[in-house]
Amino acid sequence: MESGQRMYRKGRKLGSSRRRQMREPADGQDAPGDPGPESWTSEAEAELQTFFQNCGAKDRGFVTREDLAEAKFRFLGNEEELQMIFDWVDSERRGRLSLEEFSSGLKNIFGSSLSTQGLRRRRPPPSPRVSVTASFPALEEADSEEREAFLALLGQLGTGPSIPEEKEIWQLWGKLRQEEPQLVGNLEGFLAEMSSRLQEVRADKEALEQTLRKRDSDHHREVWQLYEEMERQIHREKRQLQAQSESRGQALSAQMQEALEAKELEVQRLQQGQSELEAQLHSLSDSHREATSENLQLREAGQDLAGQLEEVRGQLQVTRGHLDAARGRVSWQVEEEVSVPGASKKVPGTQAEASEEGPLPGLFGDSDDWNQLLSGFSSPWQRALQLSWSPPPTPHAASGPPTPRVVRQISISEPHPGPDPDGPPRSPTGPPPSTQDGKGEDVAGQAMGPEQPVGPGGLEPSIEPAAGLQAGSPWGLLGAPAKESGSLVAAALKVLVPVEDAGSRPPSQASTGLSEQLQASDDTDPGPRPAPAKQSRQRDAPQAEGAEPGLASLGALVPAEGLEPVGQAPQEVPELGEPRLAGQDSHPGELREAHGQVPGPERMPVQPLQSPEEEPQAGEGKAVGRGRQDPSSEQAAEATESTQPTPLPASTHAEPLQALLAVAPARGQLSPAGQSPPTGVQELPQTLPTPAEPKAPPRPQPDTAQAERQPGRLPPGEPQAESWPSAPGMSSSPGHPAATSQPQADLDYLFHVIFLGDSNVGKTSFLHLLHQNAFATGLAATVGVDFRVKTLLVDNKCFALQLWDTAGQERYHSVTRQLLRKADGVVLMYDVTCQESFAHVRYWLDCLQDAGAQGVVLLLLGNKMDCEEARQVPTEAGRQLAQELGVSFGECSAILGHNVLESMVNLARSLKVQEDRLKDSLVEVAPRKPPKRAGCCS
Ligand SMILES: Nc1nc2c(ncn2[C@@H]2O[C@H](COP(=O)(O)OP(=O)(O)OP(=O)(O)O)[C@@H](O)[C@H]2O)c(=O)[nH]1
Ligand SMILES: [Mg+2]
Repeated sequence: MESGQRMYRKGRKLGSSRRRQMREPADGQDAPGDPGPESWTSEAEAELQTFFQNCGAKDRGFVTREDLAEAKFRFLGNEEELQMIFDWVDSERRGRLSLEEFSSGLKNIFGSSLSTQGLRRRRPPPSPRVSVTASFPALEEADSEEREAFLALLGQLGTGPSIPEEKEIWQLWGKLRQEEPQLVGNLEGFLAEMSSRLQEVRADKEALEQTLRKRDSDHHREVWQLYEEMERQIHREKRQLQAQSESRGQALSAQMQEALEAKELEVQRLQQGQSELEAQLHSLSDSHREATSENLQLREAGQDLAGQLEEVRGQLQVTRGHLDAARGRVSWQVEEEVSVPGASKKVPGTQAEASEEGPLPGLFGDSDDWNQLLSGFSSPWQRALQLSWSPPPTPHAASGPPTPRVVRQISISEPHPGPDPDGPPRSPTGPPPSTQDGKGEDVAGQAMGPEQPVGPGGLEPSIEPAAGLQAGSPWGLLGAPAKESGSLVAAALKVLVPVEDAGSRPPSQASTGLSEQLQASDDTDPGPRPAPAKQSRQRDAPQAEGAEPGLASLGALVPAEGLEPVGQAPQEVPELGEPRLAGQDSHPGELREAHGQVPGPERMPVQPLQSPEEEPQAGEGKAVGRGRQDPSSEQAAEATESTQPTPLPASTHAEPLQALLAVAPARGQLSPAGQSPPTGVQELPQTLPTPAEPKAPPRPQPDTAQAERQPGRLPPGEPQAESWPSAPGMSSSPGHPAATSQPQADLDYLFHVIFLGDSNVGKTSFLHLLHQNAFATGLAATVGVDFRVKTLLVDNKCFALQLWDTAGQERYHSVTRQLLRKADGVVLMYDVTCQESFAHVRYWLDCLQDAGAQGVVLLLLGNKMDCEEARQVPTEAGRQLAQELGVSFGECSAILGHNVLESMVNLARSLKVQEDRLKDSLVEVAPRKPPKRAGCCS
């Protein structure tokens, strides 16, 4: 449509220009005549239509530039002119023109030769402006007529009096008038058209500007309205938000205020609580200070008491020495004399009463009241000591408590002077034959009645020296004299037991088995109990019982205390001594008699003692029965205690060795089978003799020594040896066992062996393997102290080794130190994989020396020799240290069992050698004693 308008405008221009040409007279020679519209004739129109038809433009509706090649118009000179017209009409360079556009263009230009000529001439414009300017005068210089005509033209155009292009238009107009006047009309038309167009454009522009201004104002107004609206909305929202914030802030402030008030209240409460706590703290601190001061006072009082105790001990020792010197006999003998007769007087069949009666006071007579002296002992432990103290006073008495050895020695010495060679002094029916008439022999007869047969007079002299030795080395730390303990002591103790038993038990009872005796004692003598056992127990009982809880709870302390009592109870020791006597080659017959007279060890109702063969042997059998009964009852009690969880309950009674030995059986293998022993007895372990065992048939003696010692006492077939490899010098075969887990009725020796060494060196493992024949895994560190009894048959001698397992941890060293003075032998164990444990061996030796241990058989034992790869202590280093210390040495492995039993066998031999040495020294010194005792008693 726009193209249509354009064509319309072009046509109108050409028309106007043509009209102007027609109005203006053609001037010059170039004028083609009359190129007016009349020149466009019907012929030209027909040619044009033909051209459209021929070129196909009529069908297409437009004419292309290529179609011009076929055009042949008579009113046009050639094709070039036609193309010029085409290009002129096709101002937009589309390359095609509609039929109307092309027709109007031709009509405007006529298509005449003039027109084409004019176009042709105009086409190559040779710098028209210059030429025009040069040839055509300026508007001011022009002819007034021409100027007016030109101004009139401009006036027609409506451009105003002056326009910027006025001079150019003037030049163009003038030149065109000169050169192609026929085109002046076109120029005028063109100019008019352009002017009108400009006017239209201006009008449009103005309209547009107005529209724009209006729209801009409208837009501005709308924007302003929007802005105002948004401002209002923002203000509203702002006010809302402020209101919300204010409300929220008020709520928060209220909450904070409440919380603050609550906190303040809580703070006030806390302050009150703090003030109360401070008050309590002050009161507690005051009470603590008071308690501290009281503790200090108590500690000082305790120290004072300890000092008093030491003084009392010293006084006791002195008193004993005086007594010994004055009476020439051992205090315990006197004690026996006093107690046994008393018991026989009251209840002939009950030993308990006899033992309860007046032992100690009678011992010291009017001048020395032992109880009074001992009254200073405040602690149960001390009481236990006091009660258990029975060894004879010696001038050299050391501060340490009496040892079983001493008692044994004494007992041995007494029986000899005793007037009853047959050993019936403790006739079961009544009070012991010996009386308190003052005769040493009588006293000895009562107390040591059984011993008389053992060593009819011959041993007596040797006993006194033993007393002296005892004083010199109270407990196992004996020097040369003290070391007499061992078997001799055992024999003496054995004798002692029967004395008490015989005095309180009728012969008929003696013939009964141990279990029967136990029953009888339970039935007939529910209260009294066996004399020996009771005697010792009754003495200890009140105090020991008092001490029992504490001791039970502190198992660690038990051993130390337990050891002390051991020496007190001669009845228990006799058991051990009995076999010893039986085994002595020098007094075989006496030994047998002694066995017969002496009831079995009280604490260890050894089988042999109750064997049927023993009973009929003599009236001693009664005493034996007594002795067994007593021990059995004691065992029963102790075994009952042993049923308690802790392994040391029995020892916790502060009972001496007898208690410990009674406990040991509880951990052993033997248990009373059949019969109806007390429940505690039934639970007794198998390792130690039980009431049932005495009834067992005599065991085949493994060798001659055994036969001489205990003919027929060993139950046949009873396994005596463990499944250990035989050690040199001992046999492990069933018939000749070196180590036996079965109770040995005929114990030749009893030794205390203490295992020392750092923690973790394997002491407990060693002992566990020794007893259980199996390595124990997962053992906990030993707490306090533990002990086991191991019986060994070595070189035809029966050894009872009371093995004390101490705790290596430092916190228990004080407990361990208490044991050391009681040691017959010490095993210093170190770990070959731990240099430190080896270095600490000297520390343990110092402990031994500090404890006053002397004459102790030492064995340096390096454990864990199976760990060669981790070894830190060479074997040679251990050997050199042993040589330097003058002790035995060995290495072992508790895991493999290497040198476990062997080392114990060797230790037993060493202990025996030491014991024999002491015995020999005793025998030499003994003869000097009888006169003293005789004088004292008489
Ligand atoms: N390789 C090896 N290890 C052993 C041996 N004997 C003991 N042990 C181990 O050493 C560790 C300590 O053993 P214990 O018997 O408890 O040591 P202890 O000396 O009794 O220690 P305390 O009771 O604290 O004094 C345990 O783990 C045992 O398994 C041995 O011969 N060889
Ligand atoms: Mg241990």
